[in-house]
Amino acid sequence: MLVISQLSRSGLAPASFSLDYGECVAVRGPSGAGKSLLLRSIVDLDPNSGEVSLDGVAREAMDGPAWRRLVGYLPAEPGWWDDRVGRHFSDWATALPLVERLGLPADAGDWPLTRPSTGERMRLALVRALTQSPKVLLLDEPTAALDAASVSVVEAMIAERVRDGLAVLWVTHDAAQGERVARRFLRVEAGQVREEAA
Ligand SMILES: Nc1ncnc2c1ncn2[C@@H]1O[C@H](COP(=O)(O)OP(=O)(O)OP(=O)(O)O)[C@@H](O)[C@H]1O
Repeated sequence: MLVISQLSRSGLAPASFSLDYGECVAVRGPSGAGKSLLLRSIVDLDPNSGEVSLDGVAREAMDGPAWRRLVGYLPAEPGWWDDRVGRHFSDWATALPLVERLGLPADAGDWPLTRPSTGERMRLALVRALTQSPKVLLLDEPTAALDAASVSVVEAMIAERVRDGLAVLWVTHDAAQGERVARRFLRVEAGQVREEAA
């Protein structure tokens, strides 16, 4: 279980909630409310205060890379650092079934990074996040740039992982998507995070 206690940073009031394994919680709220700040604070990308623990182990007990292997994060604009798509994956062969299920060709690993479209980058970044086998996955509008067919595949893929025990926080502006993917909801408004009824 991921437990967050009084987590805060500039732009985010102290937030406390927990997330169980096998649970997907939708995070909703207006643009600029602090949803991305919340996710970034959980993965410890910016200075923040408060307590975050996984299975009773404090985040501070491990180094940043170890924490981010357990708590994966798919930003709204994923970062890339090499000139070929495949070099961003520790093992392209492991990624391939997910890549193909998401409608990308097997040779996408050889693509220069200048080639993938916004939606293709998002799907590739999702595969990268999933193949790292996190225990918790934080998704920031993962389907914003995708067509309806790809949205369905992503939702199905995440639902399978959740059934297998993955814990997910899913930021979405799409009310219908929130209802499809989650039973529990967090609302972020002006930096305040609270539980919200469905
Ligand atoms: N590093 C920063 N320092 C100060 N303020 C920031 C920083 N990063 C973002 N902000 C501000 O904090 C507020 C919340 O930003 P955030 O990106 O979390 O919004 P959001 O809820 O994810 O919005 P959207 O739905 O548009 O993605 C915004 O007003 C933003 O300008």
